[in-house]
Amino acid sequence: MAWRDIFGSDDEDDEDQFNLSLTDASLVVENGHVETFDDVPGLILWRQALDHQQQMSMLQAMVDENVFGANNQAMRFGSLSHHLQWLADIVHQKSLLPPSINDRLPLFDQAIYNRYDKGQGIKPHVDLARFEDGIVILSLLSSCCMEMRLANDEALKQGYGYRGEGAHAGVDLLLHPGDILLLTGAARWAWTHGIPERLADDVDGQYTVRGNRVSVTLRKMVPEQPL
Ligand SMILES: O=C(O)CCC(=O)C(=O)O
Ligand SMILES: [Fe+2]
Repeated sequence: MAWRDIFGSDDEDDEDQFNLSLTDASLVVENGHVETFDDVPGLILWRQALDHQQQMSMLQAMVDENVFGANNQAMRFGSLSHHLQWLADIVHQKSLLPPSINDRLPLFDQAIYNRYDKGQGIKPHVDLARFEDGIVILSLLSSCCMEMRLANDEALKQGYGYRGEGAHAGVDLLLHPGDILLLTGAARWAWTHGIPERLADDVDGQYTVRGNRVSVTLRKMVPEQPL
């Protein structure tokens, strides 16, 4: 089955056939460009980390594994399957995470796939403390707005970030397919991330209509403490 049958596509020009090998992780290091944010310490956005073909290969791997079935979310624990390990490898080789995170073994041992129909979102949240620092989110298929907001006043008091007034009380990111978002430090612990439910986004004057979106999140579980 082709990825388009599962995820749908507005783009009639997309080919069904892609080079499905996610090889040469080291070459991906050259892809895209990296943004950081003065207002949100620890927030890193690797734009266009995956080119179109690599994005399609990821999606095809998910189709081949029938990751979603009838659901819109799927979780994996333990060792990562090939395409997830490839994603972990490119993140590792790009070395955007602090060395204490980037060099841990394994770098990630948990994955969550999310599928959003047009207009759907996810409520603002801080990921559970059972996951360590260093969270990676790959966007596929559609753009969307990710809203970063300071979690609470306590976090503000502790100097976890700047909170401006009114509309500037946070940062809105327009995530595009192929972008990889990395949450570390304050961005992971003291800022919420969420996707508003709406059919189109207007971020910094850029108006973008949403399609169906898929994301892949990689995390590392906090090891269980012996009783
Ligand atoms: O889909 C996304 O971009 C974010 C997913 C997320 O934040 C989560 O599953 O905790
Ligand atoms: Fe999350």
